[in-house]
Amino acid sequence: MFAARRALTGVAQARAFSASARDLSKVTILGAAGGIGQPLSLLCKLNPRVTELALYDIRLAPGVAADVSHINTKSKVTGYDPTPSGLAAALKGAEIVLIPAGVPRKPGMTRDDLFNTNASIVRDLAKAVAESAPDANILVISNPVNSTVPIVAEILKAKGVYNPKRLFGVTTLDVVRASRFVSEIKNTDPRDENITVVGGHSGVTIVPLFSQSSHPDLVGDATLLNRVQFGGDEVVKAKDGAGSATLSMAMAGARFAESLLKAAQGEKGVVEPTFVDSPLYKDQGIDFFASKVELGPNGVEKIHDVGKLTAEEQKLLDACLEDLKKNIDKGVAFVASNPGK
Ligand SMILES: NC(=O)C1=CN([C@@H]2O[C@H](COP(=O)(O)OP(=O)(O)OC[C@H]3O[C@@H](n4cnc5c(N)ncnc54)[C@H](O)[C@@H]3O)[C@@H](O)[C@H]2O)C=CC1
Ligand SMILES: O=C([O-])CC(=O)C(=O)O
Repeated sequence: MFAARRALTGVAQARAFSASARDLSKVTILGAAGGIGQPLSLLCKLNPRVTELALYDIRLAPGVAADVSHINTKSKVTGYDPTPSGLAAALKGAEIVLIPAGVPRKPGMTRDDLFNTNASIVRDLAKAVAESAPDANILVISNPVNSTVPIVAEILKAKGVYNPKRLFGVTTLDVVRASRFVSEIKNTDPRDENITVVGGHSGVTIVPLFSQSSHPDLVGDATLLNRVQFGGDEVVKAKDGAGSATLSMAMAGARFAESLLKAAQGEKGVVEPTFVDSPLYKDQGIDFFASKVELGPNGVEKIHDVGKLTAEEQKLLDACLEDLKKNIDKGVAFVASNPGK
């Protein structure tokens, strides 16, 4: 079905999406039994746009699937065995593949400290996606996102199936946090707060642009800036060795998947911040950047630039770009010297 959709064009395509969307959306979660994977599976099961949910992990996916499958919504849930054929079957026909597989941080670690373990996990899963679901939208959650997204891109390129419009690093949690933290300061409803966050997903690469919000006075609030840039650390510390954000991340991942499904089903004006193959800073050798992205039936529809910045925000962006380049280059170099089997 999904392949047939690709053959349609223009208006016909948009109509087909809205008319028949409900019997089309298979969502696959790789790492489904983990701290993020389980609540993410739950939220996807509750989403009526998801008609088939495929759960894969190196442990426990059939158990999680059996549990989630008892929820009385219509979608079919299947848990797959941790074998190459199980992985291939989980992926076949997927419209969206969410990847939260990999290890989380412990106190004292940076996201980059996860690179050695997670780079090869993501590389190998990307190969499976390239082989079994080359047309899927791929949503990378595994850290360090600034490096794992380029890893996936390199693998897809090597397999000849790279579509930059369908690869996304999930940075939604940064925006979710920013809106919540601002609402706490301003005593507002976080749903009404729309804070643009650009750059990447770690430390100083996370750049909130308060000048573009309804609270430009928050530019220069160092405590708030630190909380947005290091919100993940707050959770890592509080969990005290038992991992990092899982529940808020599941919500953020489910929100991003929902936005993609809405856009695929013909809804216009769906905009999410996300880390994508972006033209914005390619002249500086930076191939990926998170900014507001309009989503459509083909994935990325339009990449917004960062807009007008204050001098202070420009400084933050400069620091971001410096780190981001290193993180991206590290991912690309990893695949070049560790292509895997
Ligand atoms: N993008 C973001 O905003 C965020 C990203 N994360 C990242 O998400 C990742 C997962 O975090 P948690 O769910 O808390 O970790 P977790 O350890 O609870 O779960 C990870 C799951 O991945 C599975 N896994 C490991 N290797 C696998 C493979 N080759 N194939 C399939 N599954 C595999 C494990 O069995 C486990 O069930 C971490 O790298 C973490 O840093 C966490 C929070 C926010
Ligand atoms: O901080 C971490 O390691 C997990 C993460 O990416 C986040 O919570 O933003």
